[in-house]
Amino acid sequence: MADIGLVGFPSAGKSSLIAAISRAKPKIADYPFTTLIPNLGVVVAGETVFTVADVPGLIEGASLGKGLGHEFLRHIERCQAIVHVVDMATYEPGRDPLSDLDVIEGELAAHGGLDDRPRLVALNKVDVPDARDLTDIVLDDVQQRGWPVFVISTKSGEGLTPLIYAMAAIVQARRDAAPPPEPKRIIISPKAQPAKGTEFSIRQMGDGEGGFVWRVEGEKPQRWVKQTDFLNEEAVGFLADRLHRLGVEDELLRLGAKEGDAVAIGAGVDPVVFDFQPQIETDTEIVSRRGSDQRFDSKRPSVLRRRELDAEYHAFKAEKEGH
Ligand SMILES: Nc1nc2c(ncn2[C@@H]2O[C@H](COP(=O)(O)OP(=O)(O)OP(=O)(O)O)[C@@H](O)[C@H]2O)c(=O)[nH]1
Ligand SMILES: [Mg+2]
Repeated sequence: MADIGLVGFPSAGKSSLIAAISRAKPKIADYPFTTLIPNLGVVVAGETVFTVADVPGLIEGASLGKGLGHEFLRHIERCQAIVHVVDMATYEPGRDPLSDLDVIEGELAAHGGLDDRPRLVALNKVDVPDARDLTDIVLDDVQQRGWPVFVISTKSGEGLTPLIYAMAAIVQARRDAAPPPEPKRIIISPKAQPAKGTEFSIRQMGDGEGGFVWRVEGEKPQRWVKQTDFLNEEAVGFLADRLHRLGVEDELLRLGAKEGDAVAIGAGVDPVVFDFQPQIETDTEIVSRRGSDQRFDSKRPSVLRRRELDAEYHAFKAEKEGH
């Protein structure tokens, strides 16, 4: 759903980059939708406002599903452009910036369907002297790949401005070339307009990349989402209650939304995006007392699944890093 997707090995500095360049970093807790995009930052560059998704580190074999590769690569499919974040500071036998790029590109190629996405390369951590030296050595070779290369440090801020303007230029060019596809791509679904008495509308919309998203619009849901501190589980639970009581979940199910579908609440450039996770026993959960809130019950299937995924990712990461 983001305009730009950051890819790179674990610990290359993707999360740091998004934190350094964006002003908003919503993190979405587990209920009733799980996070679609691990981190989504809104970046402002001159007149252009765009979103950058921070996708967890890819590792060799990601296209085969290793280290959750499928899930992450699926996120990248939703982006219009790809930025390689390359770690210039970490020395590991068998790894160097060029082969890191090749491995990631190999995974993107094996996943397929991403060839048309423009690429930028960000050589990161050049505040570290060794990283700077390595950058000097490999810069020419990296440039040979034909993509614009930026030498950056998320720590010192060096090189970030040219990078975000380059991202913005890509996003703007694609927007100009393809004027907002949304109106034409709306799939007419029953009651696209709010019926009398309803306080929101849900439309299934193309995301411009062959996928779709359920877009929830309405004064209340949008206001509630804006008011929610997504780092606070209780606040997210409260939001979930409100959305449920308003009938958002029921309506999504009625329209045919399936578990895992993308749901965006809000309009414009800054919707909050979730994976839809319908709760079969929602009514029981809703009547349970606050404080004994089963949404955070660690035995809930989606919580367990999520923990498994986290554990899997971290295991692969640790293995890769050799500890
Ligand atoms: N010196 C230096 N360290 C950096 C820089 N950018 C990131 N780091 C460090 O590198 C480590 C990994 O950074 P993250 O931003 O978490 O990396 P990531 O790519 O998001 O990692 P995953 O989410 O695991 O894929 C952290 O300890 C950061 O502080 C930089 O520009 N300079
Ligand atoms: Mg990260």
